[in-house]
Amino acid sequence: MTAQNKGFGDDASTGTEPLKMPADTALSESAASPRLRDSASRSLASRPLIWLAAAAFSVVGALFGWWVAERLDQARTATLIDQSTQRVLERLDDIIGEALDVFDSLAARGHAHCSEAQIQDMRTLLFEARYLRDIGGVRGYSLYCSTALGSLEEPYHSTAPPLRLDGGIGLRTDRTVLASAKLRSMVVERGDFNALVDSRQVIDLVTGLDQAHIEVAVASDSPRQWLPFSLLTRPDNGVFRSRPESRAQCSEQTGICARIRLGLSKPAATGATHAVIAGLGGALGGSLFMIAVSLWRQRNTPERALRQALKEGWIRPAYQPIVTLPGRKLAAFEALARWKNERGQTVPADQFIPLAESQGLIREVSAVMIRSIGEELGDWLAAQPQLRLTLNISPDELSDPSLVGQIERHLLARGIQPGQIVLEITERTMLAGEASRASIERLAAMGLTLFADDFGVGYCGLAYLNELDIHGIKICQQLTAAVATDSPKAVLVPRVTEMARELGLEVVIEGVETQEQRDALAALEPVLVQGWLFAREVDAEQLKRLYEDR
Ligand SMILES: Nc1nc2c(ncn2[C@@H]2O[C@@H]3COP(=O)(O)O[C@H]4[C@@H](O)[C@H](n5cnc6c(=O)[nH]c(N)nc65)O[C@@H]4COP(=O)(O)O[C@H]3[C@H]2O)c(=O)[nH]1
Repeated sequence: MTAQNKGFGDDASTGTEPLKMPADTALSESAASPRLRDSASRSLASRPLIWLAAAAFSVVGALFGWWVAERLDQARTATLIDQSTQRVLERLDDIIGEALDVFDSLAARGHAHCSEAQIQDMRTLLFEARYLRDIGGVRGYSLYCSTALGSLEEPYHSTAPPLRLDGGIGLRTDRTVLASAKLRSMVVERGDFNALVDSRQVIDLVTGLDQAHIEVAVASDSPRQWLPFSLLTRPDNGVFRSRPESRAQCSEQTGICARIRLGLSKPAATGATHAVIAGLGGALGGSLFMIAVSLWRQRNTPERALRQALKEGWIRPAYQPIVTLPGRKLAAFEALARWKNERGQTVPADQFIPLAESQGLIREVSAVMIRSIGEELGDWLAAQPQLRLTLNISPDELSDPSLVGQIERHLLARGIQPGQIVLEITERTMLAGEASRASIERLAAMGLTLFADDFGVGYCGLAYLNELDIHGIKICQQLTAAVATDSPKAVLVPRVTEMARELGLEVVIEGVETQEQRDALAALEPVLVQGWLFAREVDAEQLKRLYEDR
């Protein structure tokens, strides 16, 4: 048998090595043990990263906002173009219709072309007209008379009209006329007559659109030749922003088509609207991200992680041997809660037990511990009546009636003797008043063994403990750490041990880590010790093997 599998084989006097657990099976805290918060929210990004991500989301939100603003603007513009084009087309129909009616009336009256009588008829009809500004008499492409100019001495010669509709109707757009150099006019011609219309009658129908340019064409032409309806608003560089070809509308009545195109530059208001919506999008993106982070963080609070660990069975008992000196024989073992997270890392008890206590989850931890211990060691321990099992009891649990029920159901019912079960209660709990005193008495009356845990950290004297139904003390690691040092506290462990014995209290010395400490404790033998010098915590199967190989 090797020094190792001799288990707790003797001490320095025999030169045996301390018990060492294989690295892959030892359950002790390792250097890689994660902090509890790491375990709870392991991938929680650092703050600068979060801010960076929030900024990225803001940028994405702003771009999205800009895109939405652009879409909204395009949709609004398309609607305005459609409505304006419709109005323009209806007005052109009305104008052409009115001009043709006037031409028909003049022809029907039968006066000589450009005679005084005809010019008078023209003036009367003009007065009654809604859209027409001037009516003239033409022959070919030459003007001979008009309501504004009267009878011309010399005819005014022109060229063929650029738009030819069915029925011999000619259309000219953006004409400067003899009657006024300022006015841009549209001219409707047929047969011996023409009529002038102020372009504003049509242009003014386009509302809500900046830099709108109306163009007209003949529906039956292929390809259509689009003529600007008014040069007044044409963009300087002739470049257009909108592609309205598909938005052209044509009249069945006159066979004329109209479309509206927009200049390249957008009004400043559009840019401002875009900036506001993009800003809102950015703020929304950033806020949504931060809300998501905060929700995610809430989901990953240590408390939530602990609840999940309890539910998933990630909290399990580990067992640290308590051995005799001399001899290093297994006399007892302390059950210590261990939380092995999804990544197989072990979260030590001193990190999550205080959390469980503060969150009211400690009873659930104990329930899990006692049930698991019963399942994996209950029958075995019942067959080893000389071995003791030590359980940690938190202040809240002392008066908890379910604790007794669980001990009975999972441990005593399997045949473990009550005296084999040691409940470690902290000094602080013992001092908590009458209620704890009564609970201690009740547990002692059941035959359970009660120890004051971490004796020496604090508060009460041995004499006080002796008044309670306490069977022993576990001397805390802080006192043990002073053993075999120059510290004045070095004498405390021997003194406390002797005094406890005088009062009939058992003693376990916890936290023995060095050979020097072990040597110094030789004077107190026989004594029970616990510490990494002898063994770290192991799982149930390893514990059984250690006991059987002793
Ligand atoms: N430095 C050093 N440490 C040593 C040495 N030998 C043992 N230890 C550690 O000392 C602690 C002994 O448990 P404790 O004093 O009852 O202190 C326990 C106990 O108060 C509490 N605890 C552990 N398990 C449970 C449990 O199931 N229920 C309750 N209520 N409390 C528990 O958490 C405390 C810390 O437990 P652990 O982190 O497991 O830490 C354990 C153990 O790993 C050593 O030589 N050197």
